[in-house]
Parts: sequence; C-alpha cells; structure tokens
Amino acid sequence: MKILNADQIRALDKSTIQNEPIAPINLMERAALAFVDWFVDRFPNTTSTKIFCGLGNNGGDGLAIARLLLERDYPIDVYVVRYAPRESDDFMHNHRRLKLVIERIHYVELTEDIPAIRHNEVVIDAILGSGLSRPAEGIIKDTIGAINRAPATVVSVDIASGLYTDQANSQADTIIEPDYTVTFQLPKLAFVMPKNGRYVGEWHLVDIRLHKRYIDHAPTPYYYTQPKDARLLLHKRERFSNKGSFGHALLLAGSYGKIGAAVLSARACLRSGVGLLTVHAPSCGYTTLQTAVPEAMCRPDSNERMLTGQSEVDTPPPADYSTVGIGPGIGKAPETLAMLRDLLPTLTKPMVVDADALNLLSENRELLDKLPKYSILTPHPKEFERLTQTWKDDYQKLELLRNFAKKYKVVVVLKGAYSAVATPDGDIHFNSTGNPGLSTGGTGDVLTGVLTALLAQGYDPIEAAVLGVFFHGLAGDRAAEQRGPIGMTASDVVDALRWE
Ligand SMILES: NC(=O)C1=CN([C@@H]2O[C@H](COP(=O)(O)OP(=O)(O)OC[C@H]3O[C@@H](n4cnc5c(N)ncnc54)[C@H](OP(=O)(O)O)[C@@H]3O)[C@@H](O)[C@H]2O)[C@@H](O)CC1
Ligand SMILES: Nc1ncnc2c1ncn2[C@@H]1O[C@H](COP(=O)(O)OP(=O)(O)O)[C@@H](O)[C@H]1O
Ligand SMILES: [K+]
Repeated sequence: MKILNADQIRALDKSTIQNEPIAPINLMERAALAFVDWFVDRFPNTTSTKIFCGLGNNGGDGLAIARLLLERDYPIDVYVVRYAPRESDDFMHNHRRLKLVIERIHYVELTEDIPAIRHNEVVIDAILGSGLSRPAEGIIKDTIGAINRAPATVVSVDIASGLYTDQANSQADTIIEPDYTVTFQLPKLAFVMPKNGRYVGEWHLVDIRLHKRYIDHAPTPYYYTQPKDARLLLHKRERFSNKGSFGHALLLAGSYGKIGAAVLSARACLRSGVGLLTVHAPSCGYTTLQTAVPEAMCRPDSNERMLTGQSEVDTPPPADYSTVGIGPGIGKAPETLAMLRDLLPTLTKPMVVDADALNLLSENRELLDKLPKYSILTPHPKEFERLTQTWKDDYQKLELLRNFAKKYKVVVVLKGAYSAVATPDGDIHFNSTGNPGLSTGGTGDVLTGVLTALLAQGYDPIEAAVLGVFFHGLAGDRAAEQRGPIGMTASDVVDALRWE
C-alpha cells in the first residue's frame, strides 16, 4: 500500500471528484460516514461526545460526523473553533445542514469559550487535518492544550490537529494527543515516525473509495506493507522439490557467552524454509548447537571463543553457499574483523549483515564498499547511527537511510516499530506487523536467521527483506497473543514463525 504526501492527498481528493465523478460535499459525506461506522463500532454507547471543528474541510468532516451521530441518537455537543474569518465551502455547506438538526452550535473564540471536558466523555478532534500549513496558535493552540489536559478519550479525524502529514514538527508545537486516529484511505508518513507515537495513538484506516487509478499511478518512495502485499511475495513449494531446491545457507554467529545468538538465528533460519544450514561458530558452541539445533550442521572455528574463519573441519568456501548471514553475537575481536576483511571480497551473492558485523563495518568504513550489492543490512537505530551520523528528527533519519542504501547499493532494514526497509532505488517500505513485546534480547538474531533463509531460497533481496520483516513481526504478534507482550521471548518468536 502506498503512502502519499499532503500535496498528493489534495490532488487525490480532486482527482476523485473529477473522475468518479462525485460532488465534493458528497465525498465529504462519504468520509464522515466511514468515520461514523468506525466510531459506532468502537463506541456503541457514549454518555457524552464533544466534537471540536476547525474551519477547513477537516472541520467540515466534523460537522457532518456530528449530524450523522445525532441521527444515531448520540448525545453530541459541537464546538466550532472560530480562529479566522474564512471557512471552506464544504464547511459552510455542512454548517447549514447541521444547524437544521441541532439545537445549538457553540463557538470558541476566546479561552473562556472552551468547555470543561470530563473523564467519561469522548472528544472528536476535527480542528485541523492534512491542510495544516503552520503551527497551531492562539485559540486553536489553547483548545488543543485543553483537550490534551482533559481526562477524556480523544479520537482524531484523519490526523491529530497540529501534526504535519509529512514533515517534522518542532518540539514547541502544540498537537493533539489522541487515543485513536481514524484516517482516510491511506496511512500518513507521520504515523510511522517514532517521535510521533503520542500524536497518533492507535490508528485505523477507513476506506472512502478515493480514485484508485490516481493512487496506482502516483509516484512515491513510501510504502506500507500490508498482509496482502506480503503474501503476494511468498513462493509456493513445488510438489517435486527437494532440500537442494531451497538453498544451503552459511551462518557465521556466536562468541563465548553469546552462543545463544547463534542458536536463535539458526533455529529461525530453519523455521523459515532453508534447505540446508551450516553454522560456523566458535568451538565452545559446538555441543550446544548440535544439541539445541540438531537440524543444522556445525563447523566449529579453530578458536574456542571467537570467530576467526579457520576450522579443522573442511567445508566449501563461504562463496559456494547460497548465501551467508553474519553478525549475531560475534563480538568485535580483531581476529573476527580479520575474518570479515578476508571474507567480503570473496562473496558476490547478496548476504545478510547484522549486529557486531555492522559495528565492525562502522569502525572500518572501507569495508562498506566490499559488501556484495543488494546485501541486506539490519541495524537497529543505534547501529544505524554508528553507520551514519546522528539525526535531528525522524525525517532526516529517513533521508540518511535512503542515501545510505543508494550509496552502497544495499537493502537496509532499520529496525524498530514499523521497521523501515530501504532499497538501493530509494524506496522505503514500512512494516505493519510487530509489537513492543519484540523489544527483548534476541529478536534481532531471529530476524537475521529469517532473512538468511529467504536469500538462500533465492528470494530477490528487496522482497526477502519486506517479506522477512513482515513475517518476523507477525510471529511476534502471535507470540504476544500466546504469552503476552511482557512474557514473550525471542524463542517464542521462533516457535511462532508460520509462513502463510
Ligand atoms: N484526502 C481526501 O481526499 C479527503 C479529505 N477530507 C478532509 O479534508 C481535510 C483536509 O482539508 P483542508 O485541506 O481544508 O485542510 P484543513 O486542515 O481542514 O484546514 C485547512 C485550513 O486551515 C488553515 N490552516 C492550516 N494550518 C493552520 C493553522 N495552524 N492555524 C490556522 N489555520 C490553519 C488553512 O489555511 P491556509 O494554509 O490556506 O492559510 C486552511 O484554510 C482532511 O484532513 C480530511 O479531514 C475529506 O473531507 C474528504 C476526502
Ligand atoms: N516496539 C516495537 N514494535 C515492533 N517491533 C519491535 C519493537 N521493538 C523491537 N522490535 C523489533 O524487534 C527486533 C529487535 O532487534 P534488535 O534490536 O537487533 O534485538 P537483539 O539485538 O536483542 O536481537 C527488531 O526486528 C525490531 O523491529
Ligand atoms: K484532526
């Protein structure tokens, strides 16, 4: 699913009006109805609902929502925040229609006009929408502040008032902090930015049938991976397949005290469909690996405690494997750096690079150019900062991410809530699965195993990253259902992996 910017959203609105065709006021009605359907489902009975409307089309939506909720016998109070002498046409139209069916519309011009809001009330925020062009000031700012201080449940229409759709807010901005955002048709870039968590709440998409052809043709670097997008990428297994059909992966993982990382990664790799797996680990991990992951072959390093790349066991060179995954628990010993230095120039197929392998790259930047093109790098934000620089806001971080992926021709998975997969072409795919239960040691190692398995099976690296991140998050969601987000562990995520 695409994520469009504020200008494109405006153009999409126009395109729908012209091409369907539909009168603007009817499109607003459709949006209001879609909101109301969601609202009635979520709040089947409220004792009191206060709707705050601005003067643009977001406010127009709010007035239409008020009328539709009144028709459904909801107790509604409407407050129009009159901050300017100018109203949009569709606002005025809905204002006239509402006046016919409501006893009184309240106007908020001065702080004294802002009503007290009680804890059992629901507030619908329709003050400013995607047309926000500057920070909220004056009476808008005061009203937003009062809503934020109130103990009520707050639902924002389309986007929290004061929050920009696709650019950074300044820290001083006053923005609604909703419990829910009900947004029209497509997600907004603002929703996936970590700093905006409290200005978005739980967000829901409602379909208002905007012009599909416009959406299909609109150029955008931003995508949001939904279940149907991910499932389309899944390869089917042939009836006459054998284990040779699904690749042989080599996983370089573990060090003394961190053999668990190798175990988790290996188990995840096997649960993600790899044909064969060899784990190269320090020899102290040999018995553990052979016991905990009997399906994997183990190549013990000559060194007991760290990876050096040497072994008494003869195996093919790493370049002969379908792919190589490196990083989980490997540490940053000079011997391990030397191994990485020797290894990279020998590889041509895309590989997976994680954890301390990334930190070694940060500290030895000349190695970045040696990465096989289209390799998948999986930094968490701290590792990404080491690879690049600090950022002033989430939008600058996205630019750094895009530029890095382009420059080194690699696929970068910036991990976190809504993990971002950046491609060498400059696209960014945000993931929709996963939950805070994944914030626990070892879940990143699991992801490395998952991605290594997908590359070994011949998935295109971009598709592997989008798909792997999606199913890893989905396994996290299943684990959270079974164990709860607090009790779940990385092992539970491995066990919950299911590719359908
Ligand atoms: N997407 C779709 O297809 C559909 C969208 N729909 C709805 O339309 C909404 C977008 O509507 P919108 O463009 O009228 O924008 P909205 O935010 O209501 O107000 C803009 C006005 O406010 C002003 N203004 C801006 N910032 C300000 C500030 N800080 N303080 C004071 N004023 C400020 C701005 O002034 P200007 O920038 O022009 O000076 C302008 O006059 C969208 O969120 C959704 O709810 C649905 O109805 C149907 C389908
Ligand atoms: N709040 C969250 N919501 C969704 N996913 C999360 C959240 N926190 C962490 N994750 C996921 O958990 C994984 C953590 O990886 P990482 O930080 O490398 O952990 P580790 O190094 O312990 O294995 C990533 O895939 C990340 O996207
Ligand atoms: K709003």
